[in-house]
Amino acid sequence: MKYALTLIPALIGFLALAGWNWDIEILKRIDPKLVAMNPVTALGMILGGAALMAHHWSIRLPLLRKFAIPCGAGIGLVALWKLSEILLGAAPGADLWLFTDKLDLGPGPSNRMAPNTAANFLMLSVVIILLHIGRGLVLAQVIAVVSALISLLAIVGYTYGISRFYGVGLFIPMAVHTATSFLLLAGASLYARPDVGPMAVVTNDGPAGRMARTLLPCAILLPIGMGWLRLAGQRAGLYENELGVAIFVIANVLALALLIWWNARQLFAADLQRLDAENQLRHVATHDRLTGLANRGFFMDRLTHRINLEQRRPVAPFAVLYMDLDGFKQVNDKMGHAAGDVLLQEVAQILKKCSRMTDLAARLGGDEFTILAEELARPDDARVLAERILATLPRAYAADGQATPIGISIGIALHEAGVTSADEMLRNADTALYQAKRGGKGCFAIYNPSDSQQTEPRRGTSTPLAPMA
Ligand SMILES: Nc1nc2c(ncn2[C@@H]2O[C@H](COP(=O)(O)OP(=O)(O)OP(=O)(O)O)[C@@H](O)[C@H]2O)c(=O)[nH]1
Repeated sequence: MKYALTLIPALIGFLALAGWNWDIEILKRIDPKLVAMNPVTALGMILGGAALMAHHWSIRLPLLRKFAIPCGAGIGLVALWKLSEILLGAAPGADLWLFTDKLDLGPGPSNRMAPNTAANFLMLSVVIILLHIGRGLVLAQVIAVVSALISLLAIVGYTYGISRFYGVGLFIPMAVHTATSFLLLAGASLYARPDVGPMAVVTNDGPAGRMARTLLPCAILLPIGMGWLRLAGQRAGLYENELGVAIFVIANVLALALLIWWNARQLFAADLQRLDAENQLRHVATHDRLTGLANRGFFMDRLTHRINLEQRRPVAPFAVLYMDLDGFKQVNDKMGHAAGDVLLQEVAQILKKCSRMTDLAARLGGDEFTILAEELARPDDARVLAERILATLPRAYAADGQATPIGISIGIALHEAGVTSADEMLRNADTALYQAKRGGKGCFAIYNPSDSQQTEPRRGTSTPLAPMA
């Protein structure tokens, strides 16, 4: 796109020069009723296009910079000369250098350079120099936008037949293909550094960039097109001025409302996608991939929150159950890691089934699980939960015709007034778990804060030896 934006104006300039050289009127002025492009203007388009093209290629060929800056400066000097002639009455000449004998310099619209053309060249020159020295890039974009607006004004003037838009006073107006070329060069200037300034917003890959790239052309072209249709209809006698204005206004309102709705729909869809992605990310960050239970980080956060809450305002007793499978290594060794994984998943389901919705079951890693049992009606409920787990978990795991004895040991820590951190409470539960393991496995033990060494392991009820699968 940025190459087309530089090549087309250069080509237009080249064709206009060919028109002057071989006296081909259509190349000079497009339409016999319109003004021609001055030959120096045509040369300026070629140089401007070449200088911007050189900027696009200068990363690969830095030498091109040496060529582009004199081009930009040359265009600027010609423009300054022409403007000083217009404003200060300085010696004429800058736009008379090429094909002087062929220029129509009589009264009326001559073939000289228009003031708005000279102003645009001056701006183009500044933009080219700023781009090549790599400074004032935002200013360069602002100047390019001003130049684009002047060119657009001229094109609108031609479209609507308003000469004041493309001409300044009694001076020759800017030719329509000159205005078009400037518009394209302004676009090329803006796309020369799409990574900085306002262009960084327009060209970004996200929804903001997509919105800008869709809405900006619509905002420019829709009213111009509808205004032209309105005028054409009025000139053809289809309706009066008032009705024309009303139709124009309603059509604009409708088009704008539709555009805004369409854009809002896109943003809404993008928002939903983002929310979905955020939820997935949050889930991945807080849950164990194998079992889908909460992971250690999430469990500890929730436990910390619960302890803090309890310290501020005691609500209800709560406990941590720390569990470790018995004989899990055997399952892995005899049946393979994949079978071990399936067992871990089934244990996770059992823990979820045994606990309440308000409890939080987690896998800390390996074959270690925890449950934060909240809102206990009485402290003894933690023991009831442990017994339920012991009773539900089968005492053997079977797969592929093999069975391996398994079990679970549980350490229970009830929250006590002095416990102020999640680490401490988990450590207490771990101490109780150690007691349960030492007491023969397949049982639970409750942490005794006064004398943890004497924490008594207690056997829960157990199911008969039956395979899970
Ligand atoms: N399949 C599987 N195995 C795991 C995973 N993470 C850890 N392990 C294995 O789990 C086993 C845990 O070891 P232990 O807790 O000593 O096994 P155990 O036989 O239950 O020992 P006790 O707790 O003393 O009864 C190790 O063999 C680890 O390699 C996992 O994600 N999947």
